[in-house]
Order: sequence, then structure tokens, then C-alpha cells
Amino acid sequence: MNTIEIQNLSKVYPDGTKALNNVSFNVKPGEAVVLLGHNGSGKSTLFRCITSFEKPTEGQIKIDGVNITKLSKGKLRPIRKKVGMVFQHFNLINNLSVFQNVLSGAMGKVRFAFQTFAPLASKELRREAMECLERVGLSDLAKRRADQLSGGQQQRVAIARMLMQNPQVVLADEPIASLDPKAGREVMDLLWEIVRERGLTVVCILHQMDIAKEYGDRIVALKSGKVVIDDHIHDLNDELMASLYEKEMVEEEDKENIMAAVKVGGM
Ligand SMILES: Nc1ncnc2c1ncn2[C@@H]1O[C@H](COP(=O)(O)OP(=O)(O)OP(=O)(O)O)[C@@H](O)[C@H]1O
Repeated sequence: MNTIEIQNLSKVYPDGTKALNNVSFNVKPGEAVVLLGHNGSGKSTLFRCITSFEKPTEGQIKIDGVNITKLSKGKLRPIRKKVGMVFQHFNLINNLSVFQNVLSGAMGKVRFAFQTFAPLASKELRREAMECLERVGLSDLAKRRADQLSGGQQQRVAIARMLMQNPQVVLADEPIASLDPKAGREVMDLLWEIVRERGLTVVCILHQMDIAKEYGDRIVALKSGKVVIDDHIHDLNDELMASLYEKEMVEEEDKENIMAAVKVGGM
């Protein structure tokens, strides 16, 4: 299964900001959907709703047919186990080893958290963690502290940690936004190789349109909290795509003009 169904989702924050407005789209098993939109369009709010860090005001999110919006923490746990996450800032534990970070991905598989602590973890889990590290090409660095790796390497460790979870669904929030273009591409290639070989369902927030077109099966784009594009990669309308970031470009120009005026004014 591994479907994600978003139905009529709206989110109004307590201060009245309407971040999502009747958002609906489905992600089929094994499909990779890239979520695009300019700053403030609602991508992170949607991501936080899908990952249950935020409760929507209205609507449903179904993962594998289960509506997660109304579930208690206990009932959410088995669903969360199926969902692997990759974040912009890697979210590793910096002062622990690469190996320990990967092992911590097995948290959902054990009864007590201490069973993922390297000296106490089972032989089987330790072997799995090494295999995950091998898959991302970092087994040589298993003993290194996480904060002594490059950004690209840290993101690969985060991917290995996610693999340790055996997820069926991957949610990635700007996974390459903190990386230089070369490292970013390497991480996208690796992540996509892995999700394709395992047939995982993906929702990935990206900012770069060219990368989105290259990797996604479908693009869903938000503008002011509404879905304005939901098209297969081969059916994209270039004009509509270009209009997505118009506001951002105008805002950037406005900022530059203001800065220039401030300089001329000698402030
Ligand atoms: N906790 C919050 N309380 C009130 N308003 C919020 C909150 N979080 C986000 N918003 C607002 O909701 C809207 C959508 O924000 P969101 O962060 O989801 O957009 P985004 O597309 O992820 O932007 P970015 O690309 O800059 O991360 C924005 O107007 C934002 O200011």
C-alpha cells in the first residue's frame, strides 16, 4: 500500500494565519512527489501536518488508509515507524559516533531505547546498522563523531539512520538546502537510488525547480496555502511553473532597491 492521501486539509494558526487552504492530493505507492512553492506558501506546515508535528484545523491525512489527524500518540507510533524523515539540517546527535546515530534509527524496533545504545544493542541490530552505513558508502567513518563530517556526509548518515527504520514512506524537508550543489546532487542521487530500489513512497520539499523536475515523478506546488500545480513531470506547464517564484523574485528586487536607496541616503 504505502499511499498518502491528503484530503481538504486546512491549517489556521492561533494568530489567524491561514497557512493551508483546502489542500488535497494523493501519492501512490512508490511514487515520488516533489513539493514546491515560494517562502511562506505552506510547504513546511504541510510537512509538519503529514509528520504529525502539527494538527491541521480541518481535513484528513491518510497514510496506508489510516487517518492520522485524530490518532492518539500511542496509535500514531506504528504509523510513524513506517515513515522515514530526512531534514535540511540532518538532525544528527553531534557528539555521538556515526554508528550510534545510525543505530538510533532502530528505536521503533526495540522495546526500550537503551537497546539501540551501541554497547547494548543486539548483534543483529549492529550488523544492520553497518549494512545501512555501507549502503550510503560511509562504513569507513563509523567511529567518527557526527559533527566531524562534511554536510554531504552528515546527510548520508541521516539517510542510513532512516534506512535502519525500514520505512515504507519517506518525507524529506529540503534535504539539500544546506549543501553545496555538488554534494546536493550526490545526496539526491543516493536518496533516489535507495527509494527506487525499495519502491518507497516519497514526498520531498525542494526549492530548486530544475532538481525537482529531474527527480520527481510529480510536482505539487503551493501558493498562499493552495495547490496551484499538481501535474506529472511530463505534463508541466512552464509558464505556470515560472509564475510560482515570481512573488519571491519581486520581493528580492524590492529588497535590493530598498538597500540601494538606504545606501544612497547615507544611512
Ligand atoms: N507557528 C506559526 N504561527 C503562525 N504562523 C505561522 C507559523 N508557522 C508558519 N506560519 C505562517 O504560515 C505561512 C506558511 O508558512 P510555512 O513555513 O508553512 O511556509 P513554507 O512554504 O514552508 O516557507 P519556507 O519555504 O520559507 O520555509 C506563512 O505565512 C508563515 O508565516
